[in-house]
Amino acid sequence: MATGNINVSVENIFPLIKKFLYSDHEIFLRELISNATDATLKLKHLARIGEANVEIGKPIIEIKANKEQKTLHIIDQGIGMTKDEVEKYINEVAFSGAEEFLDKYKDSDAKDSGIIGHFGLGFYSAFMVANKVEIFTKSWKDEPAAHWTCEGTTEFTLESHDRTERGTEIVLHINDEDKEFLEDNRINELLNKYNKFMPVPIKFGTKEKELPLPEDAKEDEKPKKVTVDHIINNPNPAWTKQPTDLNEDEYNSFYRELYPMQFEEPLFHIHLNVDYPFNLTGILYFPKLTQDLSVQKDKIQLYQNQVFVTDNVEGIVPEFLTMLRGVIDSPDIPLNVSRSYLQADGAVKKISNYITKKVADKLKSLFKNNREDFEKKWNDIKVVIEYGMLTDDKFFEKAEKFNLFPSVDQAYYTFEELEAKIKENQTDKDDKLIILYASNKEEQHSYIEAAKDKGYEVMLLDSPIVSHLIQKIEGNKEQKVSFVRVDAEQVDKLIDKGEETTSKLNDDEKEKLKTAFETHVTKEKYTVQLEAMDSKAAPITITEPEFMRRMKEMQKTGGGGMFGMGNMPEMYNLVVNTNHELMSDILQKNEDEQANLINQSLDLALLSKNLLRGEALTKFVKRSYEMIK
Ligand SMILES: Nc1ncnc2c1ncn2[C@@H]1O[C@H](COP(=O)(O)OP(=O)(O)OP(=O)(O)O)[C@@H](O)[C@H]1O
Repeated sequence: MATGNINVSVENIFPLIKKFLYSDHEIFLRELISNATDATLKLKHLARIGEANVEIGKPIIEIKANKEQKTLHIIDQGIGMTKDEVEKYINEVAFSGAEEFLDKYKDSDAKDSGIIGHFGLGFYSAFMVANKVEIFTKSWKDEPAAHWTCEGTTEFTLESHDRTERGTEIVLHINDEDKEFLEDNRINELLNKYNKFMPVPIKFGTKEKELPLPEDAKEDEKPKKVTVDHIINNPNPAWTKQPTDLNEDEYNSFYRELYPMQFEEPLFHIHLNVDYPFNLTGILYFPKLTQDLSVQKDKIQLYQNQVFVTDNVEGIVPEFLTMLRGVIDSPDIPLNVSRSYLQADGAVKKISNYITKKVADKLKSLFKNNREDFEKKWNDIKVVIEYGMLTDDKFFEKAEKFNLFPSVDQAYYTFEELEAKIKENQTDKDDKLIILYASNKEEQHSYIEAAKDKGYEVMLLDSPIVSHLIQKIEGNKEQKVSFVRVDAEQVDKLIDKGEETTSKLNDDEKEKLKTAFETHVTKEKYTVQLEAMDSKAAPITITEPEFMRRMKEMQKTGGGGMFGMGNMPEMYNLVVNTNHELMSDILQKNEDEQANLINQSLDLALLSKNLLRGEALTKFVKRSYEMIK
């Protein structure tokens, strides 16, 4: 057996970095600005703990592009490096000065200083877009400046330099194929995407600013303009502040800062803030959601120490909450790993659970403290809550206390309240609580009215995933509760209390009536069903059994349902009220007249279910005119 060391040759590393380390070339700027930020924060930290006796002033980071020279410059006023430090931190690939710093100053809470680096690789991402990189750097220590040059090979030069100002300037000689990164527009775009909320001010060019008019200004006096630094970032974004220091307007204006193209105000926000067992801050906003959930471009943004990382929060935020907006900032989310690993990571799971809990708590307190307002917002937030209940059992448990069932008359009930209200009148012969609902007030109007006439409460459940949710609630209540849509049965059977109404027709008449109906309606579409109902109830009702319809709906909205149900043709029950006087009439007519009456009453039933369209509707109108002329 042979053992030995695998030889990793440094020459192989550059091509690897260029190709694979970061799939996105554009992140080089984020990496270099992160280093410049770290350098600034480190110096601030050293000054704060009295180790560096220097005048800090108001350090900024500057980005400059020189199109003629094809160079991009990242300039900071931070800690800088001595020649020895360049040797150590830059020449040793994968040695992180940031990690070393955090370790060295761990007793002075350096981890709270917001330092970003970890891996000691970020700097080399510069070679993804540059064929030559130079570093001009002067440490805060009393040592000469250094100048490092490297052309993307393992060779470098390092010499002293006469630079006197503290800090570092990185100069990238941009490749021809990457010259987009010298364009103002492209640089602005990158800064805006990755660095908009970084903690040190970042200057890119200058801008004109109007000065306020003096108090004694003449009426037509124009304000004076001055040229000022164009600072592209807000170094103190709302999520880094304490909730007690922010008012509603400030939360809303931060929302607009995050999503400048979003004109609608958010419904409410949730401020996240934990430091144990993981670090996480952020603000989530509940937006007004449209029914169409697929159009969702403004997403939750994920930051690490105020550096934008991604707006793909899948795995970190529970799926049902990805419909929210806002930011999450956590240095504890391992991002250089694959998404599937992420989902299995213990810390990430805890983060996801924490977010779910915070959202549930916030909803509960909104419900408790201002129920009226909560009810007003219900229509806009219900999809998130319902989706959450459907996909997350822990959330289901909590949300049962504030999940609302609105009635068609705009009364809102929690499950518990609804149960108490309807128990007496809406329990069937098997002791099951029947919750009646409609999904569309207009289309199911006649059915709703019929149910209300019986003193039943009808809920309005109209969100796209409601069939999945009621299925889950029924299961959760061990089938002691059933949701039944108002058009699932004729009204007397909606809640079967075991009461029988005697039929005015004898068996022979019933048989005749059934045959008459079956001759005149399409068999494939309707199953004729004779029922002895109240004589004042509708003569004909078209119903669609709850189970079939629900399975079909569930399959349409994905998951659940029963295989193949979605493709089944529409099938309805045609419920004929044998006690209605129209039926005795029909029996007395000849065949032609029977056909007329049956078709007319079938069309009326279809009409009241909003199912009469096209040719059938034209025929109906014609026939009706014939009858009244
Ligand atoms: N602008 C700078 N000023 C001072 N030191 C710097 C600067 N840029 C880089 N360094 C030093 O070089 C080291 C290596 O940088 P690099 O970006 O490769 O890694 P990192 O920032 O530690 O980690 P990461 O790979 O996560 O970015 C840094 O830790 C820091 O000590």
